[in-house]
Amino acid sequence: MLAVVPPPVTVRVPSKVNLHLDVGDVREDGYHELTTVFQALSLTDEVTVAVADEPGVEVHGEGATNVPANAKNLAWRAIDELARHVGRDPVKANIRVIIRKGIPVSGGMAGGSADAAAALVALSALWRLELGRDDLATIAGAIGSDVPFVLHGGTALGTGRGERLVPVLSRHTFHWVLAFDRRGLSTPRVFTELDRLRAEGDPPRVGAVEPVLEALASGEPRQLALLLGNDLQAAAVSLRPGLRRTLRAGVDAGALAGTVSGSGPTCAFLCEDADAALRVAAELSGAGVCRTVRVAHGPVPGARVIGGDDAPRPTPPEVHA
Ligand SMILES: C[C@@](CO)(OP(=O)(O)O)[C@H](O)COP(=O)(O)OP(=O)(O)OC[C@H]1O[C@@H](n2ccc(N)nc2=O)[C@H](O)[C@@H]1O
Ligand SMILES: Nc1ncnc2c1ncn2[C@@H]1O[C@H](COP(=O)(O)OP(=O)(O)O)[C@@H](O)[C@H]1O
Repeated sequence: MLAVVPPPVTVRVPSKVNLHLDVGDVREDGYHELTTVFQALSLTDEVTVAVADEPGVEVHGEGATNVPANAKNLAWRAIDELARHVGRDPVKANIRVIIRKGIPVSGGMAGGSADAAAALVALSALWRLELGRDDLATIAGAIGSDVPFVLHGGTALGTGRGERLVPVLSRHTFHWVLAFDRRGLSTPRVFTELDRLRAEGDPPRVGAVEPVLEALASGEPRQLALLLGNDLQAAAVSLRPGLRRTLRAGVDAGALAGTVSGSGPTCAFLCEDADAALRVAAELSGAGVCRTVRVAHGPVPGARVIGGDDAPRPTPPEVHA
């Protein structure tokens, strides 16, 4: 008798920017205690999970050559964890993962984490697993600190190593311009650089998180712009001094404020509205300070099934530098 092969499942998953990133002390497990406000952005990856002749991973799109197409891929690690959780073997089940990247690799925008979150949602749908979002969030947290947030989406306060989330009220759609750098930065290296800077001196620290939450509730981009802050920025700039110029160029181009996204090197610029974002993107792309510029908005939902392989795929406007 022929087995019924389920149709492929495609999931769209957002990137993230940290509006506020307070890095505390190093814990015994090597992670730093964080207080962060995440916002999910419309710059996305898409992950298809299918039953195919050959199990494995393939990667296409933005930075694909720098992403492992093997068991080290975070999406495959997620597939493996979830399969183990339900007592199945993804290789024997001929699971193939196809990743289309829009999120820069090693860019501080949680691209690998996004693919892991998307793979969890896609495999759950393919295998019709009756798992709640809480079960998925627990598996997600074991894969990486950012994975639970991109699964969840929206705007959220993250504590612990970033995996403990509380949704945050955000009334407004915020408009962003993202400047991709020519090369990525390694997250552990940036945390280590911050430890070094702190051992030697007193790099700037972000203030309290409450004013950020109030600015989000008010929905006023000018108020939020004054409060964007990231303790990892000094470390990212120390490792990649050219980012100082990029941050200045975004503000000179008319952004309300700019920040390094997470561990960088992507710079995120908050703009007054959608038109302003397009103007800033056009000017920044001609300034010669980055590889590529994108516009995006947030908050957007977390990892969501978008249907089969022929589902329509809106791509974000792109401006090449
Ligand atoms: C910095 C942040 C801010 O949102 O994002 P990115 O810039 O990487 O996107 C995150 O904390 C990154 O989360 P994620 O990329 O999932 O990191 P993980 O895989 O959990 O950890 C990678 C490494 O980063 C360091 N790390 C990560 C999180 C944390 N709270 N403290 C740490 O010191 C550790 O060296 C760890 O081994
Ligand atoms: N699916 C994936 N997408 C991107 N990077 C991945 C993926 N799987 C593994 N990686 C590896 O993870 C590292 C960076 O992850 P990424 O999430 O893009 O960066 P960041 O932590 O700065 O947001 C790189 O070394 C990359 O090779």
